Parts: sequence; structure tokens; C-alpha cells
Amino acid sequence: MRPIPMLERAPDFSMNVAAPPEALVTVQDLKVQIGTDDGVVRAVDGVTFDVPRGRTLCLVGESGSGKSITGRALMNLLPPSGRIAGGRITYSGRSGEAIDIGALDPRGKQIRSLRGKEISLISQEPMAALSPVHTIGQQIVPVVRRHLGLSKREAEARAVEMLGRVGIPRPAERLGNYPFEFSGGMRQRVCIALALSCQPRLLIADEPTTALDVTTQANIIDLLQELQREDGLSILFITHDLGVVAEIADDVAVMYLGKIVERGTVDEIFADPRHPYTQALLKSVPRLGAGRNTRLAAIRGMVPSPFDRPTGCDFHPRCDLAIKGLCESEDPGTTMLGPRRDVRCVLQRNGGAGHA
Ligand SMILES: Nc1ncnc2c1ncn2[C@@H]1O[C@H](COP(=O)(O)OP(=O)(O)OP(=O)(O)O)[C@@H](O)[C@H]1O
Repeated sequence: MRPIPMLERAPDFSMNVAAPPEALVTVQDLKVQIGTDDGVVRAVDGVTFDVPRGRTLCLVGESGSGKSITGRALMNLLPPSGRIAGGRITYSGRSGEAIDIGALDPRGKQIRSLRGKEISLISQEPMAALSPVHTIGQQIVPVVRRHLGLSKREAEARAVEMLGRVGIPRPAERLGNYPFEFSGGMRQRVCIALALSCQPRLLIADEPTTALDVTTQANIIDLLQELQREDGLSILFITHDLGVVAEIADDVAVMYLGKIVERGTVDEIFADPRHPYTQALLKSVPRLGAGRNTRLAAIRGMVPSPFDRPTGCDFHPRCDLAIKGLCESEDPGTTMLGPRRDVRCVLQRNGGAGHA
């Protein structure tokens, strides 16, 4: 995990006074359930957030907190045994029309025309996204032809342009290569080129840099930021790496056991974390400038099994600040600290005056 570069920044509360940024996608009280042999998993358990136009929202949290399933729900692309069990995902289409993503048939024409063209996904494992038996050109060109209505020649030119933009040397020649002929970092760049080739408006990047070395990670983050500046792309970036969050996020939502426990701008979350879980996550990451002997604090205990959820606040068994008689029995509910800033902790009730 990388150190956090700027933990001590002064909070930027300007977002609280300026007009709220226009949302490209709004998620309200989303619930996703997945059927398994052991029972039903409440993988996403009532989350609310939005991804504004041209901004990056990072979803962070430990493994199993529901980040990937939330990202996939935005494309209505859930595992076969998964279903949206409640809430609403509203996507603002190119002509301003509100599209209820969860109401679309997951195999239907409308969602298939949105996937790739309007909403794209890059995942942690580029090989899973690419066919090993087709060249890169054979994979990008037909998608571009179908979604952008280009001729074969125009689509090839677009594919070469995208491969060049993501930093693949000699892109015209590489169009004829197979995925195994690229290094891990280059394959991830190919996936980004594929994901962005139809100029989507929303990119869901699910741990896209986790499997890569730190230099390639930094290059890919720079690349996404450049594409965002140029094309006004909105990004939902899923990661457990707070160093990456510090670099790429505008806004942050911290997930724990299917719920968002804290939400705010990146400055608010890093400089003034209110939830004990967010505070513990931040304490578990090295800080630049911290003394050599500074100890990193691991979060005690494990994420509970989704089949054996704690009563009251989900985090109370691991929380150093839990109040006996209260946190194990009462659902903390959501306390709004600002228009786009909220926290689920009983210690933050009464307007969030006190720090947890
Ligand atoms: N295909 C599936 N079948 C059954 N359960 C699943 C499936 N995919 C996810 N889950 C369960 O849903 C919950 C949320 O998983 P999810 O993958 O969204 O977490 P995550 O925060 O993205 O974790 P990671 O960082 O490990 O990917 C977990 O309890 C997980 O076990």
C-alpha cells in the first residue's frame, strides 16, 4: 500500500457552499442481494451517493464490503444469482432523459447500448476482459463500429488513436497483436483503450491498478486524469488503497459490510474523518513525513461474515469507541453533516458537533 501523500491538508469546504455539482448518476438506497448455497447475501444494503459530471468518486473499504457489486449494479451487470432488491439508480442520458438503470432488462437492448457506449468498466484483471484468441484490433474495432456507427477503416483509425492515447508505442502495428504479447501494464492500457474507445460518459474502474507495479499505477492514474480533463469523463473508482484515493478522488464514499459509513470530499475525509472505521483505515496507512518509528495500527478483528451480521452498528465489534448498551443495539442511521457529507455513527448525531 502506498503512503498517503497529503493527509494534513486543510479541509476544502467550498463544496458545501457552492452549487452542488450536476450528477451524471444518482444512486438512492440501493440494495443488492446475491443468492448463494448458504443463503442470501445482502451485498449492498441501502447505499446512497452520486457521481457528478467530470468528477471522480472513490468507493473505498476492505474486501467484501460491496464495492464491486455496487459498481456492477450501475451497469445492471450482476452475477447470475444477484438482483437489485431495492432503491434506484438514475442515469442522466445524453439528451437529459432520466434512465432507471435497475428497471432495465439486464440482457435487453437498452442496457446493452448503454454498456460500453455510455458506461464502461475496467476491472482488476485485464485478461478477464480480453479474449485471448483475438487480436486487440479484432476486439476494439467491432465495438467501435457498432456503438459509433463508423466504417471499418474509420473504426481502425479510432482504435489506433485510442491505443496511442493510452501510451501504447507503435499503435498501428500493435493492433494485430494478441493480449499475451503485451506486458501486464500494457494489457491494462489496452483495456482502458477498449473501455474508452466509444467515449463513454461514466467509467467504472474496479481496482484497475491493484495488480500493477507502483510506476505503472501512477502512469495509469495520470492517464485517467488526463482523459477526464479532456473529455469530462465521470469516474467511479473502486479501491482499497487510500494512497490511490488521495491522488485521484474528488469525493470519497467509505463502505463497510454493504453500507456507506461515511461520505464527503477527499479533503473532508482525509482531514476530518468522522467515522471510527474511516479513522482506523487512515491510521492503517503510512504517512509521508511520519517518523520512522511511527507504528501503523491494524484494524482489530475481521470483517464479519455477511451471514452473521452484528446487531446495531455493523462496525461496533471492531470499534474502539463503541458505547456499551448503545452501539450493539441501535442502528446508527445516517447523520447529514452537509449536502453531500454524511456519516453513520451514533457519536455523530446531534448535528455531528462532536468528533468520534
Ligand atoms: N458472484 C458472487 N456470488 C456470491 N456472493 C458474491 C458474489 N460476488 C460478491 N459476493 C458477495 O457480495 C459481498 C460484496 O462483494 P464485493 O465483491 O462487492 O466486495 P468488494 O468490496 O468489492 O471486495 P473486493 O475488494 O474483495 O473485491 C461479499 O460478501 C461477497 O462475498
